[in-house]
Amino acid sequence: MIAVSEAQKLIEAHSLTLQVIEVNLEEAFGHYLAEDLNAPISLPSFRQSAMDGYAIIHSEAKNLKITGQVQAGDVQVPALNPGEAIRIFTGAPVPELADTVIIQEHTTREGDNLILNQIPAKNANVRPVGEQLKVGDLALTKGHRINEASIGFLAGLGFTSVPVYKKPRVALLTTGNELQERGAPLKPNHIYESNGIMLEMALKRIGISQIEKIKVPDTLEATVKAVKKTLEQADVLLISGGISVGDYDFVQEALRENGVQEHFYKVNQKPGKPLWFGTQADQSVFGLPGNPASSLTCFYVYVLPHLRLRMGSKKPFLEERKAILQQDLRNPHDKTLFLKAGVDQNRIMPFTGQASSMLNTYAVSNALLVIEPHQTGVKQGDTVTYLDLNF
Ligand SMILES: Nc1nc2c(c(=O)[nH]1)N[C@H]1C(S)=C(S)[C@@H](COP(=O)(O)OP(=O)(O)OC[C@H]3O[C@@H](n4cnc5c(N)ncnc54)[C@H](O)[C@@H]3O)O[C@H]1N2
Ligand code: MOO
Repeated sequence: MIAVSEAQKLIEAHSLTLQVIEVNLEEAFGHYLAEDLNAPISLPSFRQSAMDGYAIIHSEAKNLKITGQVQAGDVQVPALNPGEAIRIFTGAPVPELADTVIIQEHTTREGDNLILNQIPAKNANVRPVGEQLKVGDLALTKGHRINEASIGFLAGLGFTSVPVYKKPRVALLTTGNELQERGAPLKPNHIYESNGIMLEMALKRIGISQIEKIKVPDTLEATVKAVKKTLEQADVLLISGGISVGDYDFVQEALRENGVQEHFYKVNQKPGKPLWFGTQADQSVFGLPGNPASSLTCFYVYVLPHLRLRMGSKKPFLEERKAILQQDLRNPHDKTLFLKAGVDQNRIMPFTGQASSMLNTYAVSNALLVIEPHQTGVKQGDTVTYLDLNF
């Protein structure tokens, strides 16, 4: 049995990034950049008016004659001479000699005469070339996760495609004869299968959509076959259940028979002790404990960072934060505890109902309270560490 920190180190050591591909901007969402991107143009690329008003020469800011107008998108820009003003609109190119735009609310127009009721600061409302970014500047760095703001930014720079790391294809195997699909009354002594859809949604939340779901009955033959088949396709295998020591837990043996190399089995934690991790060439396999809360905790603490690393993330682990504990806690068994908890402001309260079979408390948790093995007794009012589940 290894410590949580050792298990996380082993995960990091075996999380090679996937292939680099060039994707259209539309498909880049949720991917991590595989290279630094430099700006191919300046933003803005011409001097731009930030407001609707009049372009003027600041040193000439007195009553002026309006001699023309310029609109956003105009290719021809009227010339401005001393003593003159040009009617201008937001986004329009600022005439060459103009250095300032006075907003129309601060003027009175009488025919072609413009009366300035307030004098703006010099350079007011003129966006200089490269104000946001100059051509050649670093726009986004390798490892950046592309979100809607990044897509908008890159589109504004004229990018049509970007180099990113591939996202993993994941196979999700659920083992267990007791598992029943939803949609029919529960058969005697069966349970509705829930880890499959839960892990599928957790994968989708981090941007992974190529997910193959397979149900595996509790026989060695079926487990060996399912592992073999999914290893032909997937980059990452997640297997739920069947990883413990019971007579019908065949996952370890099936992985061994398929030549998957074990990096660790069993972590000194609760829940999720019987976690298995291994690789075969550049494919990785997690044997997740079947208890639903154990499965999800192992996902957050190990699988999610592994997948993020493979996708090119530089900050793969869930954020660790601090909060003030609202009750006393005991941890007598020298284990790391991950407790389902609610954080409000900087106060954290673990929920009643921590068993690894229970999702009722997980469903309303926004934090995983982390109690280290040496923290045998933690007191109300102590500052504690938690993992932020709002990611
Ligand atoms: N003698 C021992 N028994 C067990 C130990 C141990 O150290 N010695 N460890 C316990 C711990 S801790 C855990 S966690 C579980 C892990 O067991 P498995 O990974 O083999 O999982 P299963 O036995 O298949 O299932 C456990 C539990 O979870 C339910 N389950 C399984 N899959 C699903 C699913 N897809 N959706 C919903 N629920 C699922 C299953 O019905 C069982 O109740 O082992 C302990 N035993
Ligand atoms: O470690 Mo198990 O995951 O506690 O129930």
